[in-house]
Parts: sequence; C-alpha cells; structure tokens
Amino acid sequence: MEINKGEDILTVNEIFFSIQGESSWMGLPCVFVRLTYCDLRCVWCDTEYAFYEGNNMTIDEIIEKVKSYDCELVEITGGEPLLQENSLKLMKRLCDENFTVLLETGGHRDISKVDPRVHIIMDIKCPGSKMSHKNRWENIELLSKKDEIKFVIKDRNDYEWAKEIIKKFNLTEKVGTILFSPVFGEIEPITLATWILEDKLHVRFQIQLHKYIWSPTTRGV
Ligand SMILES: C[S@@+](CC[C@H](N)C(=O)[O-])C[C@H]1O[C@@H](n2cnc3c(N)ncnc32)[C@H](O)[C@@H]1O
Ligand SMILES: Nc1nc2[nH]cc(C(=O)O)c2c(=O)[nH]1
Ligand code: SF4
Ligand SMILES: [Mg+2]
Repeated sequence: MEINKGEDILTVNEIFFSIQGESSWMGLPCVFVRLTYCDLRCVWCDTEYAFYEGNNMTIDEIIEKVKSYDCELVEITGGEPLLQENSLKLMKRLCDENFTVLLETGGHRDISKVDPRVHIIMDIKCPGSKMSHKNRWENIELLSKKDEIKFVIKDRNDYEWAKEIIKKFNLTEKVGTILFSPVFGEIEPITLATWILEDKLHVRFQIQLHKYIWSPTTRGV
C-alpha cells in the first residue's frame, strides 16, 4: 500500500447516498465512499470508472461530507479501498464517530489492519473473473461472524468452484454470511437461484438491487 501514504489524504472517486444494493445490509439507506484505483481487472467489473478518476480529499473533508447525509451506515468501496493506506485511518475515524462501517474489498489485499469494528464484505474471486490467482487465502482466517464472504458467479464452473472453496476452508463456520451473486448480464438470476435450491446450499443469494431500482449503468446510486 503506497498511494497517499503518510498524509491524511485519500483519492476519492465519488461519495453518494443510496439504498445499499448488496450484502446482508441490502435495502438500507447507506452512504458510499468510493475510493479510486484498483490493482485487479475482473473481466466483468462494473466500476472501471473508479480505476483512475478521482479527487484528493482529506479524511476530515470526507467525514464532513459523510455526516451531511445524516445516515449512520457507511460503506467504503472502490476501486479497491485497501490500496490506499489511509482507508484504514478513515474507517477507524468513522467507527470512533459511531458510524456502522462496511468495507467492500476484493479479498486480495491484507485485511489484518482493518479496525475490528468494521464489517468486512470480502469477495473471493472465482475463475470466471480471471483474477482468482490473486485471492489472498490468509485473509479467511482473519474474518469473523460479523463479516461476509461474497462469490460473484459467472457460470456453472464458478458455482462448482465456490462450493469446493466453501468446503475446503470451512467457510460456513468462519463468517456470518456467504453470498452468491450472479455476474450482472452474464447469468440469469433464476439460473443461480435454481442451482442453490437444487443443492440446498446454505448461502445467501443476492442480486445487485440498485441495478433494478435504477438503470444498471447509472452512476452514484
Ligand atoms: C466494484 S467492487 C469494489 C470493491 C472491491 N474492489 C471488490 O471487488 O470487492 C464492489 C462489488 O461489486 C461486485 N461487482 C462488480 N462488477 C460486478 C458485476 N458485473 N456483476 C456483479 N457484481 C459485480 C464486485 O464483485 C464486488 O463485490
Ligand atoms: N446502491 C449501491 N449499493 C452497493 N453496494 C456495493 C456497491 C459497490 O459498488 O461496492 C454498491 C453500489 O455501487 N451501489
Ligand atoms: S477488484 Fe473490485 S473494483 Fe477491482 S476490478 Fe475487481 S470488481 Fe472491479
Ligand atoms: Mg457497484
């Protein structure tokens, strides 16, 4: 982690207020802080605009903006939030200010220094993303029951792979929620839902709710 190291500055792509569209927090009003940059290139990524676009803000400025929405639920996402060292400081400050803080991370960066009060929603990248070689398996042992693991599934091969990973790492015992989410536009939600029911899997199916409320390409929602 080198970007903006040492100064109280983060490069921010966007800050917005919306309905949480993912995870077990889905449906709740939530403030989103989307940080710039990502060191992965998931083939189906819906947020490529966050790879480079952004403006520098101090942590104080970010917190002031977050407070302006008068909402106690905040998600730090990106891009990859853990690429910027100061995201750790931002999350700690938000926890100190009594916000409920969610972190969306790709699962390839060290989560050991994330404030223990943060609810981590960590992807495990499936083969269909072409990024599964980047998974940081050591992270799994650092998660707890307040945290969630998400598999974003493109096809049957991803689905079978995710089932194997759940067994291999005993994920059901490690985290509170295991999410299975279809890659938007690549696999019909009904297909994934049917597989889960056929196998009686103890996972939580999710779709990206915001893409159904708004148009799938609308930014800032
Ligand atoms: C844009 S990423 C940002 C946070 C972090 N880089 C990560 O990958 O978790 C937020 C979430 O959106 C998911 N996502 C991105 N593109 C998607 C798509 N086309 N369909 C379904 N989920 C997608 C990612 O897998 C991740 O869970
Ligand atoms: N409404 C809404 N909910 C979300 N949950 C996770 C998001 C993300 O991009 O990380 C996201 C997003 O972009 N919009
Ligand atoms: S890690 Fe997240 S932001 Fe980066 S390419 Fe993958 S889905 Fe997109
Ligand atoms: Mg998104």
